[in-house]
Amino acid sequence: MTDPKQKLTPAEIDDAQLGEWRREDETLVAHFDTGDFTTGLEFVNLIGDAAESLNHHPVLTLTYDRVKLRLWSHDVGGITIRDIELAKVINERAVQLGVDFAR
Ligand SMILES: C[C@H](O)[C@H](O)[C@H]1CNC2=NC(N)=NC(=O)C2=N1
Repeated sequence: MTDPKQKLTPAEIDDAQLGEWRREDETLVAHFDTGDFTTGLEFVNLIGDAAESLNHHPVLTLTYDRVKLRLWSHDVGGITIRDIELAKVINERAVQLGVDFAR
């Protein structure tokens, strides 16, 4: 079991196969094209539910056609398995809504 307080290496993060999430400094960033504000709001609410159940929260920006997300483990100042797990759930919710990564 991976230590939830252990920062992951770039290779470990890349091996997680998160799609178009990218490392930016010590955070994970992804932009999703929601197409419209209502879908974005629905997506944000699904993400919020996941964050609350995992007790691990993203920084997110909701605009009329995009949801932009930044994940990191605040307590260790970097990317841990907790961020990978949340990113995977976010990807699942995106599929559920038919939302894709922004090009
Ligand atoms: C007290 C509470 O469990 C902590 O503050 C949680 C809340 N959500 C969190 N979210 C993130 N991204 N990192 C944290 O370290 C974190 N800690």
